[in-house]
Amino acid sequence: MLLADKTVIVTGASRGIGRAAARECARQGARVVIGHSGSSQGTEAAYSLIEEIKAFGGQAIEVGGDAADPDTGDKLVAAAVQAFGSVDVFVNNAGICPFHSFLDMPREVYLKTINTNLNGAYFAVQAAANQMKNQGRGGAIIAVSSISALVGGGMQTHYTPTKAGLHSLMQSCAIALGSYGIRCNSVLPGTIATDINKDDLADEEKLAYMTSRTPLGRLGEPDDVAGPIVFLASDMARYVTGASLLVDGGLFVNLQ
Ligand SMILES: NC(=O)C1=CN([C@@H]2O[C@H](COP(=O)(O)OP(=O)(O)OC[C@H]3O[C@@H](n4cnc5c(N)ncnc54)[C@H](OP(=O)(O)O)[C@@H]3O)[C@@H](O)[C@H]2O)C=CC1
Ligand SMILES: C[C@H](O)[C@@H]1OC(=O)[C@H](O)[C@@H]1O
Repeated sequence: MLLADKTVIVTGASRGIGRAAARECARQGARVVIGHSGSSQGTEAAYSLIEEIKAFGGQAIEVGGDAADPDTGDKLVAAAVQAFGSVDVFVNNAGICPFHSFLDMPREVYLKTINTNLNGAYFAVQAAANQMKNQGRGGAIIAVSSISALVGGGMQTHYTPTKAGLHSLMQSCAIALGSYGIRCNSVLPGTIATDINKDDLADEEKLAYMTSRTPLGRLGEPDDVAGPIVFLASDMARYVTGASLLVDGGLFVNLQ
């Protein structure tokens, strides 16, 4: 098992990519902290994941808290230490993408997106890194960034900067934290079918277009991203830091 004896925190783990990542981490032997928004739906989904994990003999707890709140990272770390005694891996995954045009972008939509996806993440990564530093045995931090860190989206002008920001944060943190043995990397998913893009991809033309642009011939599934996250979290990636891994079925390189 790739993550035996490690404690892994995954934010936004009640659904989608985070849920698949948390489940796979548990399958690989990790004790898992399932972060979610704290809404009743999020809480219910988190408890159902705990049951799934327990069913195969794994261990997990859930912690609700708004990813936009700078204190949520401290809360996740404190819960991990209380329940499991350590934090070895932190996966910053929680995020939102309310599609909206640029010229009439409401300030509250812009600010909520930046605060949820990037500002809260900064302090959560800081909280996890301080815990890892105090433990004195290194660790791994993984940001779920996006292909959108590298390319734009006309309805995502508030979102793509957050993904570029996370990508850049991991590069800088790799330098800031390398001397503590803390590795920092990002995964860059392409289009993965989850709740975040359910409405956007309900448009059959858009769905067909995104699928046709993907050399592997299909959209991604949350489980497609879980493996690369586990790899970066594990000691198999012990000399990998400051890296970013596209997980996009070839979408990014498909010019013609
Ligand atoms: N799907 C895709 O195509 C791609 C997604 N990504 C990124 O992957 C990450 C996960 O997205 P995905 O799985 O698709 O999305 P989902 O909508 O399926 O899941 C989002 C998760 O984030 C949590 N979340 C949302 N808002 C908050 C908040 N304010 N505070 C705490 N938790 C919150 C949700 O918790 P709750 O259940 O409590 O609401 C849920 O667990 C995002 O960062 C996204 O940008 C990157 C590239 C492509
Ligand atoms: C939500 C979008 O479908 C998704 O988010 C990303 O980061 C990808 O680039 C897709 O656009």
